Amino acid sequence: MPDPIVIWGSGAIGGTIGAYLRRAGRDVLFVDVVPEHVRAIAAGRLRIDGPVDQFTTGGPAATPEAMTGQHKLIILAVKAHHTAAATRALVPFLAEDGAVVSCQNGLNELVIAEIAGRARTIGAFVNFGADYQEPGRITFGVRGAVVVGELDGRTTPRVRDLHETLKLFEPDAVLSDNIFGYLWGKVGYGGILKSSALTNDTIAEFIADPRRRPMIVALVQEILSIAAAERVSPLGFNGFDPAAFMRDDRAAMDASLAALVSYNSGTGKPRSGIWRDLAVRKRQTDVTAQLAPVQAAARRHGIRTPYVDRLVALIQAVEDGRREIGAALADELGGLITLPEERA
Ligand SMILES: NC(=O)C1=CN([C@@H]2O[C@H](COP(=O)(O)OP(=O)(O)OC[C@H]3O[C@@H](n4cnc5c(N)ncnc54)[C@H](OP(=O)(O)O)[C@@H]3O)[C@@H](O)[C@H]2O)C=CC1
Ligand SMILES: CC(C)(CO)C(=O)C(=O)O
Repeated sequence: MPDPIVIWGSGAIGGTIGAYLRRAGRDVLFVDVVPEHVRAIAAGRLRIDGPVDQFTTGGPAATPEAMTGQHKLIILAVKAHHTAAATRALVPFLAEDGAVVSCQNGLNELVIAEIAGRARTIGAFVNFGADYQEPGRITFGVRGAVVVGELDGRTTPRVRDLHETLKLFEPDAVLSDNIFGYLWGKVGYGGILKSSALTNDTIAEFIADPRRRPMIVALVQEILSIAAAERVSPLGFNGFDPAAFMRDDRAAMDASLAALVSYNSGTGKPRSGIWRDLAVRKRQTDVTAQLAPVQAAARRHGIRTPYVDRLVALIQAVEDGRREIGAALADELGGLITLPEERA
């Protein structure tokens, strides 16, 4: 039997990618910790719905406990706070010459490389939007950038193969020699997405609101200054233009934000996954886990991160039930006054 592509975490992102690969005739093994979801996929009842596409597929599926074998390619698509545990669980099933590919938000490649080894880690960046609705049903809300690249930027046969494979899902998928540029680009744009989750606004409404503009600019610039200190050149996608923020070019930033409003308008995923975890699924988000390596990098470079720190604290307050989502939270982030302990 051919070695299947293993999707580890078969929710919104993993389930959508896996469904397309399966429909294209590839061998796929779906892995997830939700037994009802695994059963639905194994019974051929993985439904992709929404404005982008509608089809039903399925195939071999297992919980991590039922895994066997050694596999060459494992696509990891769990939330960032589950990355370390999931990577430790998948390593016994990863071939010596295999690779884990992180289709996630954040800098998870750093965590994966620590556990699976740098040579067995390939980077990826995804900006399409999808929502896990219930076992066996995922809404594919909007197409978005998909990029893959080796961590050291080389074009290896395995990353070329992976690029061809991902093109079965996203025909415009990019093979990059600067995957960390895309990942940091998404961390910058992710600052906007995360702060929008403090409110019930759609992403488009939030970005279009002039009251949010100074905060958005300050937060994105704060994040991208850390990327620059890390000697990474952040790259743009789907309307986000990190160079505009890094140059502090007012007209170019306005153009980028207008493009983001346009990209996020009228899609089948109007709000972020973070908002959905807080408001719909009522569960912990992965904001703290996504931003911890960003804060750590800032500390290494002596960069203060008042906006990022306050954003994390506000999201945690909602997670803990101490605060409710609403405009007041975004006002609080936007009205940020540098506290004495945050200075110097
Ligand atoms: N959804 C989106 O539109 C986008 C998401 N992303 C990123 O993609 C990544 C995946 O997000 P998304 O697909 O939305 O998340 P989902 O919660 O929809 O899917 C993740 C799935 O993995 C399961 N899981 C958790 N821990 C493990 C484990 N140890 N082993 C196997 N499965 C596990 C989850 O179960 P359980 O729910 O019980 O935890 C869930 O079913 C995140 O980093 C996210 O930020 C990036 C771009 C867009
Ligand atoms: C909004 C989206 C889908 C990017 O387009 C995203 O990355 C998220 O929900 O976390």
